[in-house]
Amino acid sequence: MFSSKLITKCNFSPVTTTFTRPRQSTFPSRFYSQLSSSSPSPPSPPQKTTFNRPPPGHTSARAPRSSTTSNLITFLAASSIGAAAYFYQWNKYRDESGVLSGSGSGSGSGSSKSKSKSSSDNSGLTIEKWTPVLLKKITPVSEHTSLFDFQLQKPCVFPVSSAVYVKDDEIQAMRAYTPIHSLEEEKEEGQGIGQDSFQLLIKRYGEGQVSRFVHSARPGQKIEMRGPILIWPGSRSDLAQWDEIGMIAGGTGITAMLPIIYSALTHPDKKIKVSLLFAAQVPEELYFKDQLDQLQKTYSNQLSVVYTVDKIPSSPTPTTTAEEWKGYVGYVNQDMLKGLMPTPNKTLDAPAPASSSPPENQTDIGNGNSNGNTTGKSIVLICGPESMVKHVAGSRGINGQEPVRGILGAMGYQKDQVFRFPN
Ligand SMILES: Cc1cc2nc3c(=O)[nH]c(=O)nc-3n(C[C@H](O)[C@H](O)[C@H](O)COP(=O)(O)OP(=O)(O)OC[C@H]3O[C@@H](n4cnc5c(N)ncnc54)[C@H](O)[C@@H]3O)c2cc1C
Repeated sequence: MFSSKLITKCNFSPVTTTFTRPRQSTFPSRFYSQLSSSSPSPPSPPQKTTFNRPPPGHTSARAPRSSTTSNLITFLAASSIGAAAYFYQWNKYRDESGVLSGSGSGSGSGSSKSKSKSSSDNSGLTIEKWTPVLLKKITPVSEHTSLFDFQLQKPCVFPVSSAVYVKDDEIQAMRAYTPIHSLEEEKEEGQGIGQDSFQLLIKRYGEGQVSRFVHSARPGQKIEMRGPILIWPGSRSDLAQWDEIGMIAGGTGITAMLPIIYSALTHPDKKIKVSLLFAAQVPEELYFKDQLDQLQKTYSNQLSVVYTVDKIPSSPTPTTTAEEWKGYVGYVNQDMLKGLMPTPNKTLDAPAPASSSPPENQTDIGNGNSNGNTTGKSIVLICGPESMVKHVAGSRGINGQEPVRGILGAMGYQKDQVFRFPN
């Protein structure tokens, strides 16, 4: 698990114009207008560039270098169109929200953050062009996942719910990753702080092009990035419209939830309740669990976190044994969600099955009624691997506006109460 200092440096952001997590996804742009009429317009949906995948069975650390001319042309065209579209949206958001990239001194050293909030000078990282960013440090956190520390030449502001694009230059493939935010910075200044260093938590996929590329990089190397890009309008003013936010995160999907959790818990105007079901394959992949447990203690009236894992490995040397594990074991199901998530807005025709008690040592903070749910305005956010998102809420579908299906659909949630992050 992470030590607390691992997340004390950054602010972060999500993604852009031409890619996605593993599989194709579509961005629910209409949802933005439902969130708040005063919310910034959404950026273009993140989509994934699909170039030459490695053949099945290919396991080398680097992706094959087999890009074609047509791939390159497609990539350049998609990048230009996407960047132009996003740049417009970003400027609009920046102007409306007052979030500005720091002008910074360009020191390029240390991990200090600039508190410049007044300059529109566009920082060490921009959406307009690829910028080589120095990889400073790699910290393994589980078998397949590491935390990567990057150093910018000038500070940049990473809004809540934003991402950056990372490019493997040789094969012209890029993917979105979510910079890690820190509670301290959210508490201190909301999202107005520029910072010249940040971290990405990246899981390496056996056949994954960009994740293998980043995992094969070494400190001192520069990696091209672009961003930040808004994924969901989770700024403090946006968050104020919710009384309760439910979250279902899978694996590295927690990176998108963390800044929203921090921002909601430290909101200056209201006490927003947050409930999180965090699912992972094994306990070691419940990233930031220590911080989440600590947050639960500090904000016991606002935050409730429940964990589930696919399995507790019995060998070779699991860090958590079955006897020690206090969470659920198994895929996300209704029993885990009932009493934890906000109540569905729409009443079911037939009553849902009764929920079981939460596992030992997991808190039910009693969010309002006897089910632990509130009746205030609420939303449920889902971020994780596509298979998990589909299982929990059905696929996002075109424009992300597909009706809610899966477990949440069976529980009576409607699409205006559910947001599926692109993956
Ligand atoms: C907004 C956003 C934020 C994100 N934030 C993060 C984050 O913080 N951390 C993080 O780790 N990820 C994050 N992602 C996911 C990330 O963008 C990538 O999708 C992910 O790293 C996989 O990319 P890849 O190029 O390595 O894999 P891809 O090449 O896209 O492959 C994806 C999957 O398909 C499999 N595959 C590839 N080729 C084949 C083949 N020929 N046969 C069979 N299987 C194959 C791979 O093994 C892998 O499982 C985010 C995504 C989005 C949209």
